[in-house]
Order: sequence, then structure tokens, then C-alpha cells
Amino acid sequence: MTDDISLVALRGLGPQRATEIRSLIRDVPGYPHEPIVFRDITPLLADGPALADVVEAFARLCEGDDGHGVDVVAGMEARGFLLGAPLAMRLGVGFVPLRKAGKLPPPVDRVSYDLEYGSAALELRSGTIRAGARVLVVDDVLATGGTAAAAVELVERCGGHVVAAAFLMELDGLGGRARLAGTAVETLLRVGGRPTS
Ligand SMILES: O=P(O)(O)OC[C@H]1O[C@H](OP(=O)(O)OP(=O)(O)O)[C@H](O)[C@@H]1O
Ligand SMILES: Nc1ncnc2[nH]cnc12
Repeated sequence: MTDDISLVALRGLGPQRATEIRSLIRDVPGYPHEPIVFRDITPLLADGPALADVVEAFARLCEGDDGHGVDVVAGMEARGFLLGAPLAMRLGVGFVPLRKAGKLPPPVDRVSYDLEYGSAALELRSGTIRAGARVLVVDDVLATGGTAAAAVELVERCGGHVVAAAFLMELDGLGGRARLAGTAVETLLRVGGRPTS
């Protein structure tokens, strides 16, 4: 399956730059185990101009008449922190960490979920999100959608309104977008899901 970077939000950078940014995501077949193809964003994070371009592409989704008005950005531990915090700073809003279970002191709200290679739970310090706040949920990867669905449930349980869930990349064929039915989903690029053979 070829990657589709022409139809999604990285196109705002131009096709050549979008292709360069895609090339900074390393595909690692068999990690953490077969048949996963792990999409490693560390080369992209290590490239300052590429990281800035990605943050700018996310910001474009939030600004202007067609953009999602955002009061606060929420990111899932750990990779959602790496993209969500610089985006929040760029937008001039706060950042809310949705942490893996057991990392935050009480009181917390918690939602458990399954992911492509295991299970986990996200926690949010109770009272962090103002009632009715417009929240953008941000992460690097949308795969099965389990993590993002848990994040949306957690934010909304805590009184926030999720205006959209935004991802650097969507893995095709894993059902993530369908799992988030009812939530606006934004992805900067789309890449092939698990190989079929
Ligand atoms: O759509 P899903 O199937 O839920 O998968 C996507 C999630 O999996 C990865 O995180 P992971 O749980 O591996 O944690 P990490 O960011 O701490 O590496 C990724 O950063 C997403 O949060
Ligand atoms: N294939 C994958 N690569 C990187 N992160 C992921 N999270 C869930 N599936 C993933």
C-alpha cells in the first residue's frame, strides 16, 4: 500500500516537503512483534525544521474561519506530549497531559483501553479541564483508535468538549477512524496499515 500524503493536511507544505517529512518516519517491520510495522517518529523529532513544519501543519487545522477553535490541547503519553505541547505553545493555549495509569497523584479520572499491541489506561487529574472548554486531542499515530477513543471519553467525562482529534499519521486498515465516529478526525498523512502478506 502506498502512503497517501497528497490528500491530507501536510499538502499545505507542498508535495516535496510533505514527502521529505514522510521520509523522516522510520518503518520498522516486526517491532515490537510480527505483524506490526512500527512507525518511529524519532528521526522527525530530531529534525528541527521538520518538527516546526509539522507543528505548523497542526496549527493550520485550528486557525481561520474553517479551523477548530481550541482552548486547550490534550496529548496522550508519551508521543502525544511531544507534538501536543509545542502545538499548544504555538497556539498560545495550555496543554493537558493524559498520562498512563499510575503516574499522577490523586484525584484522577481513568479510562482503560486496548491498543494494537497490548492494553493500558489513561488518567487525567480531576478538575484540570474547565467545563465546556474546547479541547483538541493530539497524538502521533491513529491505529486501532483505542487510545484516542479513551482520550476522548476521558476528556468529555471531565467536562471538556473535544472539537477534534488530530494525528500526525493514520494507519490504514486498522479501524481507527471508525472507532472515533462522532469525533472530527484530522490526520496530516496516511500510511499503510499492517501488510497483508
Ligand atoms: O490507535 P491505537 O491502536 O490505540 O494506537 C496508537 C497509540 O499507540 C502509541 O502509543 P503507545 O501506547 O505505544 O505509547 P507510547 O507513546 O508511550 O510509546 C501511539 O503513540 C498512540 O498513542
Ligand atoms: N504501528 C505502530 N507504530 C507506531 N506506533 C503505534 N501505535 C500503535 N500502532 C503503532
